[in-house]
Amino acid sequence: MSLTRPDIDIHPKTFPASALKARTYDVVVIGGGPAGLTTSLRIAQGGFTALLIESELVGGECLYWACVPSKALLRASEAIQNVTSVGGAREKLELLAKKYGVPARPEVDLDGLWARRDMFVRRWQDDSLVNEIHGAGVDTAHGFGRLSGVRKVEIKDWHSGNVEEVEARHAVVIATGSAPLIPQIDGLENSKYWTAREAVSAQKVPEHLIILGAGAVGTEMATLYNQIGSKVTLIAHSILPKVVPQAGNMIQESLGKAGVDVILGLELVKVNRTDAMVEAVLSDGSVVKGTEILVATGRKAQITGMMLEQFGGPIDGGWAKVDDSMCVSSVPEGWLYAVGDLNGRALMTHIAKYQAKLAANSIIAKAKGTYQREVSLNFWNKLTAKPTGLAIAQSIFTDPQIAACGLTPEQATARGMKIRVVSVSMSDPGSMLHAENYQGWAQWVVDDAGYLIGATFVGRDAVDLLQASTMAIVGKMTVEQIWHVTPPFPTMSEVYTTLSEAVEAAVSDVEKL
Ligand SMILES: Cc1cc2nc3c(=O)[nH]c(=O)nc-3n(C[C@H](O)[C@H](O)[C@H](O)COP(=O)(O)OP(=O)(O)OC[C@H]3O[C@@H](n4cnc5c(N)ncnc54)[C@H](O)[C@@H]3O)c2cc1C
Ligand SMILES: NC(=O)c1ccc[n+]([C@@H]2O[C@H](COP(=O)([O-])OP(=O)(O)OC[C@H]3O[C@@H](n4cnc5c(N)ncnc54)[C@H](O)[C@@H]3O)[C@@H](O)[C@H]2O)c1
Repeated sequence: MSLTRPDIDIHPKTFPASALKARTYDVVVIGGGPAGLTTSLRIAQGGFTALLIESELVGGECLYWACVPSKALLRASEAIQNVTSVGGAREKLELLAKKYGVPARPEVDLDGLWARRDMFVRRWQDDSLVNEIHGAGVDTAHGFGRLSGVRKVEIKDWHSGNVEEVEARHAVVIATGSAPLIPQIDGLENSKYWTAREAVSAQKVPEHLIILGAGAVGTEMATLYNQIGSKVTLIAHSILPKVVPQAGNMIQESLGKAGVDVILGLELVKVNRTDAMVEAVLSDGSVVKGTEILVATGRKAQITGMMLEQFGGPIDGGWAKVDDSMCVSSVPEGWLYAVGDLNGRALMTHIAKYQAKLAANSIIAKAKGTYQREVSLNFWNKLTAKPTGLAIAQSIFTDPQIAACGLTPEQATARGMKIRVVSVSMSDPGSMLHAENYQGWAQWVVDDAGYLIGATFVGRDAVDLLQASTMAIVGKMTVEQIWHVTPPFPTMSEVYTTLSEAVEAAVSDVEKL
């Protein structure tokens, strides 16, 4: 991908394919993000040989340009907010602020912030990570991988242009991730727009950042840049449309209160760029003038040039269609797998890793001839994704944070399900002790048989509340069972009691009989 920092070498000359010890491996994996890394490591752990091919840096988008740098950057402001919202700590800071004539709410120190981010992204160098995975028994090659035949892969070296071919005995796994989806807007292409890569690898704070799109990337980056001193304008159709509307509304309100200009309902129709300025022309003729523009309008599968379509896979831009073992079912003989963002099932790192484990286990089980038996004997086999994948969990690191899993009320209703929805504010002792005037909100969706099918938590430090609900959904627990699971006092988990009691109160006397 282009448009990144020129001082970062995204195509290192180390580990060329020409230096590979072998030309045949049990499994060849293309793409070294969380999905490809996890697949190849598990294949090696299972006693099979694996080659991992990476066109840029082993570690992928997640490690260098997405989850890790964004969360490393967002954490500093959260930490300051935590300190300033607790009596005792806050007063001390106020005293020190008076003494030294500095703001009572300390600002993030930018040098420290960039240094923290650079440390977490390993300074955009993958040598140590590659050495670690070599130690775990996985071979690697830097270069662009593409299918060249049945179970065959070509690796093109970025520097020499040389091509090496390798073969897989059992399977080829593609894990090439996703790339930003850039809308066709007059002037945008030549506007030196930022993608998430520029936003998370920045070394200075733009004076005025315009952000297009308010999904997870747009809202997290609006939160971050507002906190570290940019004027931010967020142009979107709606705020976080994939979560429940109440959560989106809370983020819209908090961004507005923090000083972010949120513009909803207008289209960006034209972008004019000069050296210092970027002008965003909106559909009502109004103009927003900024210094950078970040495009955060979604992702598309990264399969250009992979030759996937030659083998019966999807065409460019489409997501790879896979079965529940992540096998590209349209390809005869089941030798091709697609894991992670590329299959579009859910674009998140934990899901990429889950899918990678399923794919690797399936390849090994098929090679050993045990796949069919394991799948038919044990529903909880580790070879196929479960329907409880409905409980896919996501945490969004806005302020307040949002954590959600399962179905929203709208999704459940659209499926024709009869549901009960309870919403509560998080005002129990645990939350109040966590921070003064803690503002939190939680919602459960329960089906007509009493099973928990959806959960959302919104609040500061709320992301870690989710996992218990995810487990309850996957484990098919009823709200009656959950009622008996008492959270320790005083913790933020007490919201589980509040939710249980809200369900209890909502059930009519007739239903109780
Ligand atoms: C700003 C941002 C923040 C995010 N934050 C979170 C978060 O907090 N939590 C979360 O769960 N998810 C988050 N995500 C999503 C997460 O980054 C992805 O879901 C995850 O990276 C997917 O992993 P993957 O292995 O499928 O793909 P990737 O991480 O994209 O890795 C794919 C790799 O394949 C390589 N590749 C591509 N084509 C070829 C080829 N032909 N040959 C060889 N190599 C190739 C690429 O160079 C890349 O290294 C975030 C995304 C963004 C953009
Ligand atoms: N914390 C996390 O887990 C996290 C953080 C960031 C990203 N991610 C993942 O990365 C993926 C990509 O995130 P994203 O935010 O780029 O995509 P997204 O699909 O979540 O959001 C993009 C938003 O842009 C809007 N949009 C599209 N075209 C537009 C236009 N022309 N004008 C205005 N708005 C427009 C869409 O309606 C959508 O709401 C997501 O699927 C998410 O799962 C996860």
